[in-house]
Amino acid sequence: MAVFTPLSDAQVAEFLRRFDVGNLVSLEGVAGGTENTTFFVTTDRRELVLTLFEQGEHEELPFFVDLLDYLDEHRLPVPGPVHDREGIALHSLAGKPSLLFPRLPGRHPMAPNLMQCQALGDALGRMHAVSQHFPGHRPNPRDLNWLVAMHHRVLGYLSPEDQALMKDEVEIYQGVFGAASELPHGALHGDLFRDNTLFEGDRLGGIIDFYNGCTGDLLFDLAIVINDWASGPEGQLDRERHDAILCAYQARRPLTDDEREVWPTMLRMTALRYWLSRLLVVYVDPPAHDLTPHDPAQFHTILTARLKHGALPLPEASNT
Ligand SMILES: Nc1ncnc2c1ncn2[C@@H]1O[C@H](COP(=O)(O)OP(=O)(O)O)[C@@H](O)[C@H]1O
Ligand SMILES: N[C@@H](CCOP(=O)(O)O)C(=O)O
Repeated sequence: MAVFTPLSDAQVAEFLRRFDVGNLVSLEGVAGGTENTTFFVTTDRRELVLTLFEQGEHEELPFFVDLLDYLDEHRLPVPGPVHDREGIALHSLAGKPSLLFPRLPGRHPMAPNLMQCQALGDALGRMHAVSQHFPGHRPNPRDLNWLVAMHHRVLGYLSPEDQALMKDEVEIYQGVFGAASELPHGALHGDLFRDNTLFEGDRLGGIIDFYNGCTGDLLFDLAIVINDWASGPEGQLDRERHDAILCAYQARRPLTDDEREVWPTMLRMTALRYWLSRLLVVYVDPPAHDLTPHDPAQFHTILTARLKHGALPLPEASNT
């Protein structure tokens, strides 16, 4: 259920003529997406992905193109947008903004092994090492300001205990992160869950779905990754996966003392970020399309596990 805008072979064949990618052989709608319409496109020369943007702020699309171009130029495993013969990447198709990408190899690792965790930590560390110099700017749309503004909208749907939990946590985050942040800053993926990566065996084929991409605290990105990639069924951290990601990451970008100090709070804040965004989807702003929403309880479990057990000790950069 992700082809919100159907396209004919003839429409796509015509569209492809602007690009130096060969002629259309086949077109396949992708069922797995949730926000945009995605097609796998096969030409007589290569495998491509065509994305039509169904929602979001279309004026922000040039930021995503610039970010993907930049990361691609720095040899990160991302799908660099295909530019047409005149150098333009962003087009309109069936009235929707559209981008063409190379199709990256692999599958989403739902139970990642330690080699996969290491590969992801390495790629994220490399990405953050270069993304600190990315010249673009897009404020993090899910940062502390957003949490402060939006958490009131779900309180009425929560038990008294969970209301207190959410309010107390947001207040703590304001104390820790409220002053002008000194943390290392750069471009973030913003939603680097397992299902936004593709692996061929242990090799990272690519990182996709940069549409939460933004600029902000690099640690925010890393905490999202640890919460998704290294949480067990009860929300507790899996030490081996945690250390595999963090050792590989720090071999590329060691964490600063300031980052180490706020790390336990950042893990909790990014857990609450998803608890809240999922609650908003369930109770306040359900999607127009008939999609099963992600379960908010999963991130409630992760948040309470972080509160109960704290964070694991961070590996030292020199251990790598
Ligand atoms: N460049 C790519 N290479 C290979 N597969 C891709 C690529 N881009 C997207 N996909 C596939 O299409 C699916 C949906 O794409 P995604 O950008 O995540 O859409 P949505 O934002 O709607 O969830 C992904 O889960 C992945 O399986
Ligand atoms: N990966 C997220 C969905 C994207 O977050 P959003 O804040 O842009 O809705 C999830 O698993 O909830």
